[in-house]
Amino acid sequence: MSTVRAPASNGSRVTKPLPLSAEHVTVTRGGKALVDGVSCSLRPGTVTGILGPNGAGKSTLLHLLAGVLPADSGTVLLGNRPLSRISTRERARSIALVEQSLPDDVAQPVRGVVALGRTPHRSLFAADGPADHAAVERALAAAGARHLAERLYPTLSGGERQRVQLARALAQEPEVLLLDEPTNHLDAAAQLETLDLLQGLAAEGLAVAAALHDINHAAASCSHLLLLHGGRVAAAGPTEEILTPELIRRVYGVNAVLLVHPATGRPLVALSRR
Ligand SMILES: Nc1ncnc2c1ncn2[C@@H]1O[C@H](COP(=O)(O)OP(=O)(O)OP(=O)(O)O)[C@@H](O)[C@H]1O
Repeated sequence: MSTVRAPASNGSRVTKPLPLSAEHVTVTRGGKALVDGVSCSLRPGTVTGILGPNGAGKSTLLHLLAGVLPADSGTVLLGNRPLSRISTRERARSIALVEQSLPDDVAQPVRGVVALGRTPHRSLFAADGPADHAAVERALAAAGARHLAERLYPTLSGGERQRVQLARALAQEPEVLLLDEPTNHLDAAAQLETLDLLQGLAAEGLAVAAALHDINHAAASCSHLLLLHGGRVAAAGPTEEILTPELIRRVYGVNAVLLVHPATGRPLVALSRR
C-alpha cells in the first residue's frame, strides 16, 4: 500500500472532525439483548479496537454506530446531533462502514465500485467530477488497490475485495471509519499494512474503530480498546491501561501473559488454554 493520503488531504474538509458516541444503546431480538446498554465514544485521532468473543455484539454495535441499524433504546450522536435525525446522505458523508461480509454480486470494474463511495458527495444524477476522480485515485492508492483498478470486481480474491471495499470507504472521505474485521482474508503483510493505514488515518484526524479478533493486532495498533462480552462493555479505555491478563481471562476464558514486543515496544499477548 502506498503512503496514507487522508481523505481530507485535498483540503475539502474545513470543519473539525466530530466524535461519534453511543449512549446506553440497546438492541433486542427475540427477547435477547444483542447490545445491552453500551456507551462509548470514538474520538478523532484515535483507533479503537472493538474486541470480544464470537457473538459478543461487535458487528451489531458497528451497525448501530454507522446508523444502519436503529437502537431500540439509547442514542448514537455525531458530535451532539442524534444520528437518527441526520439524513442518510449526510450521514454517509461523515461515516463509512466496511462490512465483514464482502458483496460478491457487484458486476463492475473495481474503479466503479470504489467510485460508489462518492455517491453521497454528488448531486443525484450528476456524473463524477475531477474532485471525485481524484478522491477515487487517492483511495485506491491508500488501500493498496491501484493495481486492481481495471479488474472486474467478481474476479477478485477475498483479500483483494477487502482492499477494494476499504478503498470505497476511503473514497467517501469520512470523518469516522468503521470496519468489521478488516484484516480478514488478508495475508500477513497486508494485515500489517492495513493496521498501519488505520493508524495513519487516525493520525490525520479520523476517528477509526475496527472489530478485531486478533488481540495482538489490537494491542499493536489500537490506541483504545472496547471489550464486549455478552453485549455489554467489559472494559474500555486506552489500550495500555486496560489490557490485562485478568481481563482477557474474564472475557475470552483463556490464559494470557502480557509481554512487550521487542521491536515495537507495544503490548504483546501470549495466549494459552491453561
Ligand atoms: N437478527 C438477529 N436475530 C437474532 N439474533 C441475532 C440477530 N443478529 C445477530 N444476532 C445474534 O446477536 C449476537 C451478536 O451478534 P454479532 O454479529 O453482533 O456478534 P459479533 O461479536 O460480531 O460476532 P462474531 O465475532 O462471531 O462476528 C449473536 O449471538 C448473534 O447470533
